[in-house]
Amino acid sequence: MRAYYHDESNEHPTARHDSTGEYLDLNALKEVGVLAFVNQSLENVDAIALERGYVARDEIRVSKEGLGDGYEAKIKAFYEEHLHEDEEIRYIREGSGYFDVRSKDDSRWIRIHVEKNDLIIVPAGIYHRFTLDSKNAVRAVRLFKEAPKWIALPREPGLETNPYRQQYVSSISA
Ligand SMILES: CSCCC(=O)C(=O)O
Ligand SMILES: [Fe+2]
Repeated sequence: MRAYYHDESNEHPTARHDSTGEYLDLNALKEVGVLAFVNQSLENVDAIALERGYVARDEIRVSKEGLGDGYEAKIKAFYEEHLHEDEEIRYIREGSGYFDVRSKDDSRWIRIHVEKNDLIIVPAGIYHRFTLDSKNAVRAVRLFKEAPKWIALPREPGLETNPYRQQYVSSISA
């Protein structure tokens, strides 16, 4: 893992952008709210997950093969500056990529190059973006503080109509 001030040059987003020569340590990342754990074993990540209450996980493959037709749109969306209302927890299993987070005074980007076995926790409410590096592929475990909402809800006995339809599926005519 390597963190440094993004040089804001016009090179392609997936270029390194590390010409400033200023590198940041893990404490500097902590100052902007980002927790970074370098080269962690899966057992260590499990222990961190237990301690921090991450109860669910899935995996994402950000590559042309992994995302197929959705690749361009996903890469574009990841690179749009955004924030989440929950922590963004990613454990890199293969490949590498760049997480850019805003500096404390919001004046510039801090680029964090993550590689295999690095764990990064971008807190809720922090503007960030992600892009691949020149290797164009990353496989990451995504960990969550609550189980994703796609848990199947069996029909409750005796329910004549679907009480969820109106609430969840506005596109279908009533
Ligand atoms: C390697 S995960 C890519 C970034 C991401 O998941 C996000 O910004 O939500
Ligand atoms: Fe994100």
